[in-house]
Amino acid sequence: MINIVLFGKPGAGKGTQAEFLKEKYNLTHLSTGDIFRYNMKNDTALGKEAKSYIDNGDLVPDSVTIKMLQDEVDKHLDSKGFLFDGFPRTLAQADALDAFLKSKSWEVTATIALEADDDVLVQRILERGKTSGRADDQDEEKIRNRYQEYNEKTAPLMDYYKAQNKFYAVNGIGSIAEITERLSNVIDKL
Ligand SMILES: Nc1ncnc2c1ncn2[C@@H]1O[C@H](COP(=O)(O)OP(=O)(O)O)[C@@H](O)[C@H]1O
Repeated sequence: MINIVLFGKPGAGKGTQAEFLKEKYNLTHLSTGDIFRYNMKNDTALGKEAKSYIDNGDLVPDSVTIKMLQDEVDKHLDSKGFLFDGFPRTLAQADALDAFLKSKSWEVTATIALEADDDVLVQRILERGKTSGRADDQDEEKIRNRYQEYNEKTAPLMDYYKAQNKFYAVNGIGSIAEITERLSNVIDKL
């Protein structure tokens, strides 16, 4: 069982890399952003609850997000391991994840951050917004708000995982294949 947390600012490439890593390492990919978007598209109660936060670039409240993530893990109890993408994003979520995995005798194996400069990332998101149809990708003010949320609430998680000796970082600038290789180099040594 290996459980990897993919970590990085909005636009860092977590989703793109997760697609390759899940195949290579036979992991269950859980993207909280994708799960929220699926629920918004299908107009579920969860989707309705999350929509206003997401469209404004705010984080969805912890209680909602943690419950959703736990339900998704519980749907895949026979998994060989999980690739968490977009979760945890707050200390409360990180604590909840540790406790939840522990209750199953599992743990986070490693957290790997994709690093890139903010200007590169904002440009990537605006490009993505032209085709993704995501409201939160099209408005520079909302994108800036996502970075503020990241800096205030998510960045402290680096110290949280460093204190557990579970934090790794790779350069997120380069070709998709190059970055997959950098991530694989970390995972292969775990
Ligand atoms: N763990 C989380 N906690 C709270 N909100 C979340 C979480 N994951 C995703 N969201 C919501 O979904 C939005 C989109 O997430 P995601 O697709 O991971 O985008 P990105 O990393 O590109 O900003 C976030 O801006 C936030 O509103």
